[in-house]
Amino acid sequence: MKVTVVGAGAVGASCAEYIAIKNFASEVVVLDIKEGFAEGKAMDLMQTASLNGFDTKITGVTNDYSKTAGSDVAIITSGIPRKPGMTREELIGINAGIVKTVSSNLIEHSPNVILIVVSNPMDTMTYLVHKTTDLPKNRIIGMGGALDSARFKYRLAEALEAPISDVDGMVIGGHSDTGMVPLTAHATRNSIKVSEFLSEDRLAQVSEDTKVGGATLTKLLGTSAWYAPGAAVSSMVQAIACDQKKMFPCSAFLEGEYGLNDICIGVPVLLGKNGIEKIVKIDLADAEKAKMKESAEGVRKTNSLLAL
Ligand SMILES: NC(=O)c1ccc[n+]([C@@H]2O[C@H](COP(=O)([O-])OP(=O)(O)OC[C@H]3O[C@@H](n4cnc5c(N)ncnc54)[C@H](O)[C@@H]3O)[C@@H](O)[C@H]2O)c1
Ligand SMILES: O=C(O)C[C@H](O)C(=O)O
Repeated sequence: MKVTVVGAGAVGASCAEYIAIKNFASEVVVLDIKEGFAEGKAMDLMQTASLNGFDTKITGVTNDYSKTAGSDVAIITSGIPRKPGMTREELIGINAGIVKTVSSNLIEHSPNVILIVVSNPMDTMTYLVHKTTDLPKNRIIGMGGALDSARFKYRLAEALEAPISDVDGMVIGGHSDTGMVPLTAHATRNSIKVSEFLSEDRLAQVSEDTKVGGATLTKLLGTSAWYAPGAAVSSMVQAIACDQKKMFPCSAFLEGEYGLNDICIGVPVLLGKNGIEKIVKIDLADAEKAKMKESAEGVRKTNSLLAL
């Protein structure tokens, strides 16, 4: 399995590191536009190989897409991150141009590639790739829900004073401060609904903390997060590489599922060797359906800013 990571910044390097450490890919190519930057990150990471015990070969290149040829999976992390006080949507002006060029270059050299879009505003960037390339919809996947669900589980475990491994839960909807839909009614601790242990108010707080998870870290760090985003991407790539048919909420192109059309937004999917193998339909409560509808309206508003 050959994986390309475009963008050798904070998130790109974290993706490359976790993919290598998990040891399922033979090769990871990191590409950046900044001269020598990807080469430096790749060399630094390769010098952890004997310490961390992996055999994945990581190489870095400056904007040379011929080195990415034949990639099975490519991850797009190129673009600017937000600063404290900004929304992800404000990044569209710069990132749309970058994502459009990068996806076209990747596909030119790897026509069978499965693309994972990370750059923000992620749902709109995923939609942009759908609208500007010929890739089938199962091979364009937006990463947001896997990360948001990990943050949801972190906040649930904190509220329950439980180990995170006791907790399960999922976040669907748009990857934005207001658009995420944490499925609190479905969340469990050891198969028991968390509502048995937590008050409505505490659950509402968990939900709010989850939705502003990225903004909270951006305020603390001065830029957006990278460890959990890299870990989330690496789990998705592993599911594809190992044909796991594992369920993740991902931004997928919808044609009627969840009552939505012509939009990319977070829904549960099964990831395997073909990318999105299936969009999983779950019964939502009326309140969750209403939140999903509102979330889709927010994503559509951002999509309308694209010059398509
Ligand atoms: N979807 C998510 O859950 C999620 C999570 C974290 C970050 N993000 C997003 O990922 C993006 C990257 O974040 P970061 O913290 O790694 O930023 P960063 O600034 O650390 O890295 C971005 C890298 O992209 C490179 N780049 C810019 N234009 C390029 C081009 N045309 N070709 C190749 N490389 C190019 C830059 O040189 C830089 O090294 C941001 O848009 C951020 O908002 C999304
Ligand atoms: O918060 C951001 O801007 C980056 C990313 O989308 C995240 O959720 O960490």
